[in-house]
Amino acid sequence: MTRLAVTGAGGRMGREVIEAAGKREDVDVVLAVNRSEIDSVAGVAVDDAADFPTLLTERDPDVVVDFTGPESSAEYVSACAEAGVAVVVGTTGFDEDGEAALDDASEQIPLLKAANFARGVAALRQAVREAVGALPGYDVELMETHHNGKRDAPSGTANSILDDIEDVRSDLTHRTHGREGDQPREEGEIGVHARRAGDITGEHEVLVAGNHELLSLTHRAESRGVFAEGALDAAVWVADCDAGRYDFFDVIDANQ
Ligand SMILES: NC(=O)C1=CN([C@@H]2O[C@H](COP(=O)(O)OP(=O)(O)OC[C@H]3O[C@@H](n4cnc5c(N)ncnc54)[C@H](OP(=O)(O)O)[C@@H]3O)[C@@H](O)[C@H]2O)C=CC1
Ligand SMILES: O=C(O)C1=N[C@H](C(=O)O)C[C@H](O)C1
Repeated sequence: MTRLAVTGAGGRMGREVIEAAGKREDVDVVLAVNRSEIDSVAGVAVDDAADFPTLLTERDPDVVVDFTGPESSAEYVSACAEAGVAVVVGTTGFDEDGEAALDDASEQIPLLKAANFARGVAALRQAVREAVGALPGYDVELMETHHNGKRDAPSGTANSILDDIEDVRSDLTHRTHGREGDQPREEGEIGVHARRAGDITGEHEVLVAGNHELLSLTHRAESRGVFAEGALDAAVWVADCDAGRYDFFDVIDANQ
């Protein structure tokens, strides 16, 4: 049984993780914290986030699951490093300094970060690599669509896919975020489009077009449950790892 702590317990993902954990036999939520005061989520008592470092020592979880914001996530990760507790980071929107802080922490604890815990997105990323590699010279555009409460744009998943595309296609050198006015497509650009509306869970589409044809690869998350289950699989897996930095592909590889 993996003993879990959940940060951002009152957030969209924090709630989903606690609810999903309650239905599994392999995890037990021993600590949940939130910045704003809330009593409980799915029967799990929620403590004040300000007490997190002390509660980490008292409740002794094996692993922390964090879906919050980049600043708070960096603080939670630093407390985990101090206490020697593994962490799964699902939070997106880190800047370079934030990423460097995660790298530093991973020298002391196992740290697994992924912008998307859906297995379908892992498959999409592999398919995109193959498609853009097989179609040299074709134009590539990415579009992502999320709920109206999402803060960061483009999404963390979109940025990972863009990194994959640039890795395979060295001729694609810059990202153009939206277009307006007299702005024809340039050599070497990847168009990037972010839409925010309603309560859409998350969609990512990559278009590859040229030579009188168009290939479209799309992933659509139908519920946040898919992210929660993937994050819990990651938590169970990383709890037994040595200090270091891991991603969701490591979990998928280990389960194959
Ligand atoms: N990797 C993946 O598969 C997925 C990643 N995400 C990412 O997870 C993150 C959270 O998303 P979501 O759950 O929708 O967001 P919400 O806004 O619904 O929840 C955010 C949570 O973080 C807490 N929080 C925010 N800022 C702070 C802070 N400075 N200090 C302490 N707590 C803070 C909030 O507490 P309070 O309510 O008190 O402000 C809240 O509990 C985002 O970065 C999102 O992109 C989302 C889905 C899937
Ligand atoms: O904020 C969200 O909701 C999501 N965020 C992640 C991201 O930024 O890629 C993953 C998913 O698309 C949902």
